[in-house]
Amino acid sequence: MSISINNLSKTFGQFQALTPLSLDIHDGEMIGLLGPSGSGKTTLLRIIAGLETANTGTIHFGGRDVTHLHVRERRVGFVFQNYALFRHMTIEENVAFGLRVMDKKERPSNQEIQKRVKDLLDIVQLGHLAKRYPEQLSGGQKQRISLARALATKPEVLLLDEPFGALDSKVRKELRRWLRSLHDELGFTSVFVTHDQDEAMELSDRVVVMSNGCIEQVDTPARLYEQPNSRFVFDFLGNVNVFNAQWDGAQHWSNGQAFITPHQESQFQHNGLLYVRSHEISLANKENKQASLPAKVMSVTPIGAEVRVELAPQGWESDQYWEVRLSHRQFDSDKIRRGGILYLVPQAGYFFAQDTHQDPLKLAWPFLEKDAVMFEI
Ligand SMILES: Nc1ncnc2c1ncn2[C@@H]1O[C@H](COP(=O)(O)OP(=O)(O)OP(=O)(O)O)[C@@H](O)[C@H]1O
Repeated sequence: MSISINNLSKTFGQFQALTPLSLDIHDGEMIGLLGPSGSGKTTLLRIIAGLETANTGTIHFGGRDVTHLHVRERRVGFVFQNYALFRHMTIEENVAFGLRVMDKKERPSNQEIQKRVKDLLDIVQLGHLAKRYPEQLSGGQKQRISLARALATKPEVLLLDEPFGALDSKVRKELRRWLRSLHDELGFTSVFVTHDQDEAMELSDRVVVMSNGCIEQVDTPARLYEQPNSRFVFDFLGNVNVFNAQWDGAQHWSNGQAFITPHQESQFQHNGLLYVRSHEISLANKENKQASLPAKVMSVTPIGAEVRVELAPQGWESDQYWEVRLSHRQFDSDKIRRGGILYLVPQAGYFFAQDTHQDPLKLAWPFLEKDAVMFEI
C-alpha cells in the first residue's frame, strides 16, 4: 500500500511540531524516520496512524483519502517500544485480540482465528510459547509477539515507534534482521521511527532525516552517505572532522599554521568548511603538498575491526579533536603512539562554501591512493 502525504503540518498550542511537509512512500517500501529527539518523528507517525490529527494537509493510502478516517478504519498495525501486551491473556490470546474485537461482519470464524494465530506464532518462531503469559517472556520475545499481534489483522501498513529501543544491542540486531526478512516475505509497507542511525541505515529502503519538524533529506542509505545535502545530515550520520577553511587567494585553504590544497577549480576557492570523515584521512609523519595539519595523538583505541585515533590540532583551530579510523592493517603502533606529533592528510571531503545554500561539493585528492599510509623514515 503506498502512502502519500501532502502539506502536512501540526502545532501543539503555539509550538510548530511539523512544518508543512510532503512525502511519498511506495508500496512495499520500508521507510525509517530518523532524527534527533523532538524533531517530530513520532508526531508524523501518529498522524499517519490516525492517533493524532494534523492541522493542514492530506494523507492517502493507495488511492484512498484517509485524512479524516478514524484509526480503526485506517487498518494499520502498530508496534511501540514497550507496547504492553495484555498481562492477563496468554500469548495466543494476545495475538488473537485484534481479530476477536473485529465487527461481527468481518470477524473470521473461531477456527480461522486459531489457524491464523498459529501461523503467526510460527512466523515469529514462538509457537512453543503460545500458552505462556507475557511476564514469562524475555523482552525480545515480547516484541516479537507485539509484532505478531500487529500483523494478525493483515494490515497493509505497519507502523513501528522505536520498536527495539529497550532491548540490548545483540537482540536488537537479531530482531532488525528478522523484521526486514518478515517485511520482504509478507510485502507490507513499513514506517518506523528511530534515532539510531545504524538501525535506520540497515533496515530502510529509504531514510527520512528530520530536524525541527522539517524533512531535511529523503534518500537511500547509500545516497545519504554519498550525497548528504546539508551540514545537519552530515553531522547526524556519523562522526566528521571539520576544517574551518580560509582561502588564501593563491593555492591553499589555511587555518593558523595549517593548510590544505584543494583542486584548481574556482568553485573551491572560497572560505568555508571542509568536512572530512574519520576513515577518509591518512596519517603521515611529514607534511606534504596536499596538506599540513599537524596534530598530537591523544588516544588510540581499538574498536572491533578498526583502531580509533584521536588527535589534537597543533597551531590551528578546531572545535574538537580530530578522529581518524584505521584498519588494523593500516595501524602501526610503533608510528602512532600517544603524545606523538603526526600530520593529518585528508583523502576526500565535502566543502560547504560560505554564504551559499548549495549542496556541498565533494572532492577527492586523485594523486593519492586511497588508504595509503604515508610514513617516511
Ligand atoms: N501532545 C503534545 N503536546 C505538546 N507538545 C507535544 C506533544 N507531542 C509532542 N510534542 C512536542 O512536539 C515535538 C516533536 O515531538 P515528537 O515526539 O514527534 O519528537 P520525536 O522526534 O519523536 O522525538 P523522540 O525521539 O524524543 O521521541 C517535541 O518538541 C514535543 O515536545
